[in-house]
Amino acid sequence: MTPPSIVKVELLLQGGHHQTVYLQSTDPLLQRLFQAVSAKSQPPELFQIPLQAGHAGLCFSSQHLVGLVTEPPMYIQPTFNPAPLEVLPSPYVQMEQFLTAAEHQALLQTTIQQESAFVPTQTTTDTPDYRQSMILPNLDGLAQRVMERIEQVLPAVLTQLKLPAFQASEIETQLTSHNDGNFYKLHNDNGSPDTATRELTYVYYFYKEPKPFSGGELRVYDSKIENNFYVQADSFQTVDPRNNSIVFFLSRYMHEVLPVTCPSKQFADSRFTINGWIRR
Ligand SMILES: O=C(O)CCC(=O)C(=O)O
Ligand SMILES: [Fe+2]
Repeated sequence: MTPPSIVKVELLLQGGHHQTVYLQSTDPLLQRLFQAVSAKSQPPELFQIPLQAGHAGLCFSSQHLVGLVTEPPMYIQPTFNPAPLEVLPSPYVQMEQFLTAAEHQALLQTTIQQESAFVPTQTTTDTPDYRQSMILPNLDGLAQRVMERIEQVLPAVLTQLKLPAFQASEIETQLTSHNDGNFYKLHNDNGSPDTATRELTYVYYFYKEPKPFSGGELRVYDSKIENNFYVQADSFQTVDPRNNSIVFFLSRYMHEVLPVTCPSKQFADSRFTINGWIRR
């Protein structure tokens, strides 16, 4: 350990005032002064420093300490004292009985007939074990009724989510199936350059009755801002994927699909979705 030495410290105060004091390098006052400069003490700290061998005193608030000039030079690691992170809620809208019973039934039957055309899903990052489900690559008008209904309800959805109206440049759509053990781990839907203009995510759920699977809930996480990025908070909403309902939420929200349990393992008993993204 190096022995303490005398440090010449020039205090730079607001308004252009300055005062020089001499302190031992080990004096806790020196540490407090550096802290006041680097991390603006809350509440403000009052400094009282004896001058002229105690014949005078300098008194100032940490709020008015602008900087320190030291001889020899002394530098400290900046300490950040960030404000507690605020949790931003992630609202969603769920609409029930989105299609008529006949439309729902027709969609389900046509989808089940397409079983052999389904292929395993991939993620944009291709991380293994991140997503397990099947997708129908060619929809061939299958999703048309859902798309028409989305266009009808979109103004009301934006109002409910307290979002300003925007001109949708494109509505993307896909048809997926989740069977026994399938899932989609935590992700957002607009985190890559080619997905960045996705504003709203929608998921329409349809399946056979009585419900042939359990699990498969959609979990939507609240957000907080960390280093200028939206990241997920610890809190979340769990959305029940109710038959013939549709869910809308902001594509930037972190969300996941919890594992599905489908005892029969039959394709026809899957949790089906027509889901996609509305781009601004
Ligand atoms: O199936 C769901 O509930 C959500 C699917 C999803 O998050 C996605 O495909 O990006
Ligand atoms: Fe997603």
